[in-house]
Amino acid sequence: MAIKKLSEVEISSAIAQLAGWAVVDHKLQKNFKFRDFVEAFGFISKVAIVADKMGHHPELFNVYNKVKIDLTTHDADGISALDFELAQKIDKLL
Ligand SMILES: C[C@H](O)[C@H](O)[C@H]1CNC2=NC(N)=NC(=O)C2=N1
Repeated sequence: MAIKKLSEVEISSAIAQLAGWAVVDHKLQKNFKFRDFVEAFGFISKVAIVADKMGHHPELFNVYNKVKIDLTTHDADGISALDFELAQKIDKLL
């Protein structure tokens, strides 16, 4: 597979360009909080559309008004540039 896993140095410099994202258990993670379940699920739906268009899929976790997103690239066995591209697109949905 062509997509490559980023090095720790590459991840540190890319993460510095983002707000609220951190590496947790080798995945790019961010926690979001909304007014209620409907707002949270609306956000999840938008994320799903953007992700599927990219052909790159997040791990989505929802409890009522909270959403946790983990990004990793299975094909690269780690965090790749695709995860940062998706993170930026997700932040633009807010
Ligand atoms: C064949 C298909 O395009 C690939 O398996 C894609 C689909 N979505 C994916 N999503 C994520 N997060 N990582 C992948 O490696 C990945 N691979």
